[in-house]
Amino acid sequence: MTGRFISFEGIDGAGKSTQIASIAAWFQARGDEVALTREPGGTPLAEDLRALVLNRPMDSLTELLLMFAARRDHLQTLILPALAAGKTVLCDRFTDSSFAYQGGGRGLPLRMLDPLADWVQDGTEPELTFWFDLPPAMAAARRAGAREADRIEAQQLDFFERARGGFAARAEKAPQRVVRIDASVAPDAVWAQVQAVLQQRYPA
Ligand SMILES: Nc1ncnc2c1ncn2[C@@H]1O[C@H](COP(=O)(O)OP(=O)(O)O)[C@@H](O)[C@H]1O
Ligand SMILES: Cc1cn([C@H]2C[C@H](O)[C@@H](COP(=O)(O)OP(=O)(O)O)O2)c(=O)[nH]c1=O
Repeated sequence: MTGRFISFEGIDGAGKSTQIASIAAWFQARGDEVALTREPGGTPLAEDLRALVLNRPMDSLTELLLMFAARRDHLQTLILPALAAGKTVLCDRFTDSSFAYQGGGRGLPLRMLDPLADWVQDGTEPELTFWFDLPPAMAAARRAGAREADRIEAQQLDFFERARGGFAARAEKAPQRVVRIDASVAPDAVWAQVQAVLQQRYPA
């Protein structure tokens, strides 16, 4: 039996973490066994890589390679076994974040990103991706009230503008997979949009 693989994307402060809890509860109420995980991270090795990549200074290509190294371990150790066991895997960020942040934000070319995604994923792709989209200034205001910035979150608005453009490009390339959610509205109004997509994609 093969489970479902669903990812959640958007710039920092979009409200992903806030919504994912409700989404996990929605699937659990249907009787699904849910594996809730995140990138970079999700396994002991990938969480170690996360701590390095979010805190240690490094060049953009090293950052990209560590993101994909963490992803490879996450896929092999957690995501693929969970899917094989029939679980619903909910992943807070996946490869679209590399295209948005290392591609859009840092400016690395698709000729570097595309082959890495091919090798590392080896055909495994989320069946559905929620893209929580909002203006970067609004996301920055939310973050300011919520937490201390890590190395990537400390980037300026123009970085997040480019990252947002990266997500938009990914959505345009895969319109069946990526669903854009207007994340600029209140949490219950975001949830209403998410729930409508879930009900339509996964009817009772
Ligand atoms: N729709 C919303 N409107 C206003 N504030 C929100 C909304 N969703 C989340 N927040 C707040 O914004 C901050 C960042 O939200 P979070 O869910 O951690 O974002 P992310 O996981 O996308 O970085 C938190 O303080 C959260 O309470
Ligand atoms: C998965 C991934 C994340 N990132 C970045 C986006 C975020 O700034 C950071 C960690 O993501 P996230 O877990 O969403 O941060 P937080 O828990 O603080 O909301 O890593 C990349 O730059 N590339 C990637 O491939």
